[in-house]
Amino acid sequence: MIEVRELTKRYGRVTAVDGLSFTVRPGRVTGFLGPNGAGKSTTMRAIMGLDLPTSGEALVNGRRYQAIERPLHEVGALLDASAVHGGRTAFDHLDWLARSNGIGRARVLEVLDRVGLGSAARRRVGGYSLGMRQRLGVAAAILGDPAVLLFDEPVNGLDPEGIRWIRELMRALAAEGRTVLVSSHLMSEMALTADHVLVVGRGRLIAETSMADLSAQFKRDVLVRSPRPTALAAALTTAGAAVAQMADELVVAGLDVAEIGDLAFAHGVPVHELTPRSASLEEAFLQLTGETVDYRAEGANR
Ligand SMILES: Nc1ncnc2c1ncn2[C@@H]1O[C@H](COP(=O)(O)OP(=O)(O)OP(=O)(O)O)[C@@H](O)[C@H]1O
Repeated sequence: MIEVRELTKRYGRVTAVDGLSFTVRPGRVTGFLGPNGAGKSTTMRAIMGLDLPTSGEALVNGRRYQAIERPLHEVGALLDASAVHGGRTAFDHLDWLARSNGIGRARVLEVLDRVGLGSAARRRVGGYSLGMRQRLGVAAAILGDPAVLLFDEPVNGLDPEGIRWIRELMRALAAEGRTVLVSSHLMSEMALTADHVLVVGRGRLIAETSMADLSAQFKRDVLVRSPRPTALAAALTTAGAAVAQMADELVVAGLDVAEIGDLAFAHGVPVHELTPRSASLEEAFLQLTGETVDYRAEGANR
């Protein structure tokens, strides 16, 4: 479990994280969603003890990172995949990490296989593609078999195969009962990976919700097709809906699919299509974070 309490981090005059509080629970993938500069990486670095909070705290299993005796066994993170020394082989890199943490060679080979680097393990990391480096970063994160895992924008720079692999891995790690926190600036990515999302903007928590609720919250209208659109439009309007008609197509707001279907049935009007439409997830995200995007051009959208 991860607990972030009233976390604030300032860099000089920039407040990267501003009184942020949330809890990340085990057994599901929690998305950490926000536009660039929202403070996601800073928060993750604070959880990993790489950044000292200005105030507040970030705890892993109830303790600050610095107070954890065997950190590799409690929490793993993929923060910056390019941080590996290029002259080393993947095996040497992990073996060195393992030995300094009392982990055996068998485990090194096991994680290399799990991330699909078994056959490339003896090659120098300098010659690795970005995707292979990401895999090596994941191998290092899971080396100590930790119950808590953090991934900072893990799909960045990956090809479609790599993206699918990392999504499935995160879901598998959560299904094993681990706590998985993954950051992204893309709602569409979160929709495919996360069960639960924390939405942040300018260092603050904007929303915390299940992915399903977030999608439901942004239901927009219902598309209705009928061979008697005018009769149906009249009935819907009388029932309080806002209706726009184009030929045999009605766009209905204010009533849900069941209410529209029942009303059509009650009026003996045939219905050929009833489709609920949501605001796209990206639209929902923009709506949630629009106020908090730092880099918006002066005067735009006002
Ligand atoms: N070491 C640092 N020194 C100064 N400012 C920093 C530092 N690290 C982050 N910041 C600033 O803090 C804010 C939050 O950055 P952070 O990297 O945490 O955001 P993010 O949500 O992870 O975004 P991104 O996806 O772009 O990395 C930004 O304004 C950033 O410029």
